[in-house]
Amino acid sequence: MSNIAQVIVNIPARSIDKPFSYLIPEQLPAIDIGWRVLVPFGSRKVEGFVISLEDEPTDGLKSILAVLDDYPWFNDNMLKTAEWLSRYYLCSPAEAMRLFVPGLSGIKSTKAYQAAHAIDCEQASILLAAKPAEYRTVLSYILDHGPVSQADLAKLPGSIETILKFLLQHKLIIHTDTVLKRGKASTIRLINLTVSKESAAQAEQALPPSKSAQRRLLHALIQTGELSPTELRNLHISADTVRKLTSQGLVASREVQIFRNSYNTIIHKVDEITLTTAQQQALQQIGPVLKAGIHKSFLIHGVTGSGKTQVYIKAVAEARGLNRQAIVLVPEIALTSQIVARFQAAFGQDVVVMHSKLSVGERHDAWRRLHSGQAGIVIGARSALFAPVDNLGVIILDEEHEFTYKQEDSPRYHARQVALFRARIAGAAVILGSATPSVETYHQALSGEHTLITMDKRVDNVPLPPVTVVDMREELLKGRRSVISPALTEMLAEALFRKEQAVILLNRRGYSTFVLCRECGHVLKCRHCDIALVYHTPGHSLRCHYCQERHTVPDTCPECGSRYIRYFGAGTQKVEEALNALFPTAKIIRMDQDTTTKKMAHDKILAAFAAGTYDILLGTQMVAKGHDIPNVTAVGIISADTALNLPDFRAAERTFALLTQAAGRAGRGNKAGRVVMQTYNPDHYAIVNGGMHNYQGFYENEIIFRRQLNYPPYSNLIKITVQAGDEIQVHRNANQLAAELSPVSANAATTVIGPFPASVAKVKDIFRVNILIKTKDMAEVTGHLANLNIACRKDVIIDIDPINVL
Ligand SMILES: Nc1ncnc2c1ncn2[C@@H]1O[C@H](COP(=O)(O)OP(=O)(O)OP(=O)(O)O)[C@@H](O)[C@H]1O
Ligand SMILES: [Zn+2]
Repeated sequence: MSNIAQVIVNIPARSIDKPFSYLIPEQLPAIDIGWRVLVPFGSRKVEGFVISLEDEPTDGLKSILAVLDDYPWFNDNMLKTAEWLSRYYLCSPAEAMRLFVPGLSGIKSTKAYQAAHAIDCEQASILLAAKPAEYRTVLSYILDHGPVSQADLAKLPGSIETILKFLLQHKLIIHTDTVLKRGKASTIRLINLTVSKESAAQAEQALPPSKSAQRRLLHALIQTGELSPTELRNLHISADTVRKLTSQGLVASREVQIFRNSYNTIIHKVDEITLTTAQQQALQQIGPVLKAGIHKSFLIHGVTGSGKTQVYIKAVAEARGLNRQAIVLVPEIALTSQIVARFQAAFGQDVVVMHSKLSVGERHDAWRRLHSGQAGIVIGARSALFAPVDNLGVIILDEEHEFTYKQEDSPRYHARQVALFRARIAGAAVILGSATPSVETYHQALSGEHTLITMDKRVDNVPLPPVTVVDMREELLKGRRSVISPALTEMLAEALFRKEQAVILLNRRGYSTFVLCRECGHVLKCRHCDIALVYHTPGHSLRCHYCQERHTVPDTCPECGSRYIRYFGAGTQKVEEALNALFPTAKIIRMDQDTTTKKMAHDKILAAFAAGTYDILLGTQMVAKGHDIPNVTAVGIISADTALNLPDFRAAERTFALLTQAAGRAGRGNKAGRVVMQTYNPDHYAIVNGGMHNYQGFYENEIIFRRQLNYPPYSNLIKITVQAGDEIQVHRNANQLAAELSPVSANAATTVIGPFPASVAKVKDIFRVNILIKTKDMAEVTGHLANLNIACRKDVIIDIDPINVL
């Protein structure tokens, strides 16, 4: 019998990357690999994950204190995925494993104080005699109340910090941890009969009329079989009545778990729809793979409105029919309630929705429903990937090109990569879907890594909307300075006249995107960040979009004192103003980060717009995501170029995807759609092909550029960011690190670029310098990086396969 457990302690410190050995106490025999336990760690009690068992001499080892669940939290698939994650993304094992725990930690521990075990009261009173009375008050409070938190003690008079320090120093009190398990299952007691209905009826008859409550309870139980606490309350039956009948052996209770169900959307039943030929063909390829239970990945490249969601639903139904579970990932749950609603309509209670607004308790309940097999489908943003499913059949990534699939904190994983790994070891299928697949994924599909499924027509052969490209340089030559061109105005006027709806995209929030002194050219920048301030109309203020600090608008230029301060670059607020001026009777709603800070704000705006409460939906990229609103016939893109000129190798890809997705919102129902796209770069291939919904055309241009410059998919990237509060120091550290990387660049398959300042060189007073590694030999490079121990450094960020290289 093994008596030692190797435990990963759930502390996100990157320097702790090894398991610790703990003794398994005799009274906890069930502990095995995958269990969550409570262990002592230093002076604290922390959550730990058992990763292996051993037999070893037990001298001096501390014991596991408790188990946190009554089953192993991690199955083999979850353990292997965590291990791979930590290796591939160079994060600590704890950082990888805690992704699988709702809220990242299964316990909540607070510091507390309690009386020392061997406190000598006489000696204490001598010690405290010379001290103010508050000292004695605090000590007796602790003596009376047992472990108390500092927050509790703060209510007492006196300078509590000083008093506690004194009491600790003289060993009158000690520190402890009080540990609470998070997300405890909620249970209720149901009351039922222990005898047959006939005997219960006889007993009811035999009771004297004075015992009316007991008679009522028996009567109700004969009729319904079982009563919940709420029903008992409604019948005015007290606990005492229940106890009396229990003692007579007539009724008993049982405890059942209840699940907090927080995604209380109304479930609409859908009519069975006939699949289109393209949908059928897609499923003919996916079905056999699910049946065979083998791992295979698919890329569904389907134009906007081709009916990809229906393919996902049928594939999930197929997996469920085989009793296997499904994980469905969407880029942002707040923006995708339509797809959630479609899944709920199709599968009802079998669906668990992971919403970022769920409490930790609700997340635990969701996890338990999946673990216990009460639900078989989880739908959510990237964190749903870590659901405890035992019998994985399929993972779906809708809009697989979206950058929100990449986590931007450690561990900086990409959901697509993790999904492919998890599915491979589970023998499950992966379905990636998009109208604008990422260049990497499409390249992989062409080279046979994923089976490519093309759906090149909209449902019912509805045509894709024609796009009019407006050259804003010509507009300027004609003396037109408005943010809204005549072509766009005309399209909007027509749509409004026909009582149809319009979507307007401008991917910049605020009113003016920068403020400049006409006299000396000085651009107003944030004090803490190396970035231009954005002018916002509410409150007439300048805001930093990086640190959120607000500044008042100066009357004169801080550099030269001139009064010629002018505003440039239009944001959504300015466009809203222009639209209001053009169409005073139209009802316009703006959706951007500034209007969606409240809970469910996205949902509310989209639902109101879909219901026809508004005529025009205006906003940032949020308005371009998978919405399917049949009455939207006009889409206007104010500036197609916002992302195009960024010095990022994905600028064209970002631009093309955003334009195509936005254009794809128009004309999805039985009314024809139209799109107007305003640009200063009408000849750029991202814009030309975006205007024709032509993914292949875009891809063929883009892939040449990627090959020439050896960017992904022809290489892998690793971005290393060095940070420091001091500008000279940060460069010194970065140069030193670059020197340490010399063994990495020795390989001909690898190039090290930099160090160079990040494009926003300072954020919140921290300077950032990047080193970029391009390699065809990822394993070798990450091996070196692991040896150099860079991942442990607090001032260094390693980003494997970065989405943002700036
Ligand atoms: N077989 C079908 N018969 C009739 N209508 C269908 C069928 N399949 C899908 N639809 C409808 O077609 C519309 C478009 O489908 P869906 O939203 O799945 O497209 P999509 O491919 O996900 O598009 P996008 O990439 O733009 O999000 C929806 O309103 C959907 O209800
Ligand atoms: Zn700032």
